[in-house]
Amino acid sequence: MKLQLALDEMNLVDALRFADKVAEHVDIIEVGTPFVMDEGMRGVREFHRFFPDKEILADLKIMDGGYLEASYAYEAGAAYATILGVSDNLTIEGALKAARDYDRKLVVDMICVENLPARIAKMEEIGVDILAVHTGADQQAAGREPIQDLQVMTEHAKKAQIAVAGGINSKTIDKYVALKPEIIIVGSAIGHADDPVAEAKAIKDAML
Ligand SMILES: O=C([C@H](O)CO)[C@H](O)[C@H](O)COP(=O)(O)O
Repeated sequence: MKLQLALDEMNLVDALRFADKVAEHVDIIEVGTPFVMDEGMRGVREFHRFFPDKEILADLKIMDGGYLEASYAYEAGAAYATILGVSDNLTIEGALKAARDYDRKLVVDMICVENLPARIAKMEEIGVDILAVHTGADQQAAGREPIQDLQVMTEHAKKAQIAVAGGINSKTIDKYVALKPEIIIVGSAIGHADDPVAEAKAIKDAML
């Protein structure tokens, strides 16, 4: 089980310094969507350069132009790029072709997918690598968390690896670990912690 640190709200220099502090507890470093919007692929390239031993994820949340946009992430050194599960199947197939051409992985973010079982089946038919259950920041603010969608995901996903994100922290980690996803994604709990190293360690320790 891997811990993915999501870096969403920092500039490049602060994010590199922050990641360096918590890196020993983290397996995948996510260059988050707001970060990518701010810094572009430079953020992905710099993280790949500074952390050659870590896997880098570019959280592009691709919606169109699957092959081209995923290629940007892989060219910059990302091991993973993300695409939205609500995208057209052609877009997902294009991004998956890019993943195969670069020998990298494609993560489908299932945020806002209404019929999760049907979309999981379609994504597995297309052959995507990883399906990510995701309760977004706006949904979290309305009191939602990803545990029920993770239960649906673990019941229906037969081939793809599973990731989960959405406000997970050291107090809630155990119920997510119990469902055995391959990747647990944590952003604000570590990023906003008084002691980020202790929070990252507590989360990683719960996964061991
Ligand atoms: O993907 C994310 C969100 O949409 C902002 O881009 C976050 O990286 C992801 O949800 C993890 O962050 P937390 O929910 O704060 O743990």
